[in-house]
Amino acid sequence: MLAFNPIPPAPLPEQAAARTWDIFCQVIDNFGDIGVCWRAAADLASRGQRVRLWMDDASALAWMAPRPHPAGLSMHGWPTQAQDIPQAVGDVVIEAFGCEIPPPFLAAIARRAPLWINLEYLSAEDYVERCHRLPSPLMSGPAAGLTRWFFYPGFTAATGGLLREPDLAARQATFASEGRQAWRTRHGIGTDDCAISLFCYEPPALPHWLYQLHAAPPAPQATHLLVTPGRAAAAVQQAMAGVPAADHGAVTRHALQPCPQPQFDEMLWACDLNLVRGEDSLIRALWAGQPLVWHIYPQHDDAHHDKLDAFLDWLQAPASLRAFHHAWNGMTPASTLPAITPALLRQWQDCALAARARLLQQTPLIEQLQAFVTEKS
Ligand SMILES: Cc1cn([C@H]2C[C@H](O)[C@@H](COP(=O)(O)OP(=O)(O)O[C@H]3O[C@@H](C)[C@H](O)[C@@H](O)[C@H]3O)O2)c(=O)[nH]c1=O
Repeated sequence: MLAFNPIPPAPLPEQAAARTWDIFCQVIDNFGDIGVCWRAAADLASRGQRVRLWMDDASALAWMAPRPHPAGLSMHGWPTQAQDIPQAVGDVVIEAFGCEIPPPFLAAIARRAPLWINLEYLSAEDYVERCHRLPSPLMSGPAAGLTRWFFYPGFTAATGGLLREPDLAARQATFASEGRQAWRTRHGIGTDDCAISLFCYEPPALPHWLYQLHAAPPAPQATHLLVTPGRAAAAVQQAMAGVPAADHGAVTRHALQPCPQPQFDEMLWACDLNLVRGEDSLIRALWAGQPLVWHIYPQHDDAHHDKLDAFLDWLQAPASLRAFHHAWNGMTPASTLPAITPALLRQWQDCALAARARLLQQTPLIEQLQAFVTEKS
């Protein structure tokens, strides 16, 4: 199938001053809030920082967080009571995705006046460059008089960049040379087979796509669909009703178990096409350098349509990849989905590799955060 191109190893960044970081995470739904916060916290800890992760729902970390947890990272419940507040608030406070820090902690923040950062959602839209690093003075409430800074992850040099751990390139290179083939063999996937991972919500075009995939599988050899647990698995189960029983054997379906983030990453590195969703798995699919399709988190006012198009523009997606995204995300009829073929996947991989090469020019998010803290402290 397609050649796997690992990211070249990057030099480790210089160790920055050790600070204490309080990161706040409220889980709205799904796994992205906690997934991004955990990766950020673990990345900081691996760079010698002390991190306290405050969460209103840590349940997903039972399967998502690798063991042992990194030294320097501690996990805490949502601090709503005075006795929950640590003696000293950290040097840096990060509220993820505009979450609301409970009043007793706000009062402690007001006394300590740490550097206070609101880490925002990822988008390729223009406003990100405009709003990145803007101050927002607080006019009322327990922390009135303090300033909160907006920090936007993003795809261009004028944004905060993306999460990319210092050891990611080395892990990927090792997996490419020693682990990928074994991973596929373990899952019954041959070298020339086509392996497609599926992590999605309920894509409107899923029934049509499954019908199409089973009617005309892309590989000269076998095709495998690796379905993640939860919403993707439920959606597939329902949509398979539309696939004629005689075609069911054309694609081998694998029901994956929930796994820790590093193993999730390896799954993306092992596949020939990754259908991902949300925020964190999109970034991981970009680092994987394999063809990818994004099921964007749907918003009621369809604001995600512009967000998707901004991403496709940045990606310099070829027409077939744009058409697939638009149908996959319900912006055009399912019947406009291009059929997946080996030639199409080669084209999409060229696009993915070029995008990854551009991203590798960026300074990673955590390094940018550390530089920002040094600058403002
Ligand atoms: C299936 C699976 C996922 N994961 C992890 C990878 C990611 O860190 C996380 C999934 O997060 P995402 O890819 O962002 O998709 P998501 O849909 O779960 O999260 C979304 O939540 C919404 C509330 C936000 O508004 C969205 O922007 C997005 O973050 O789960 C594993 O570690 N192992 C697994 O087996």
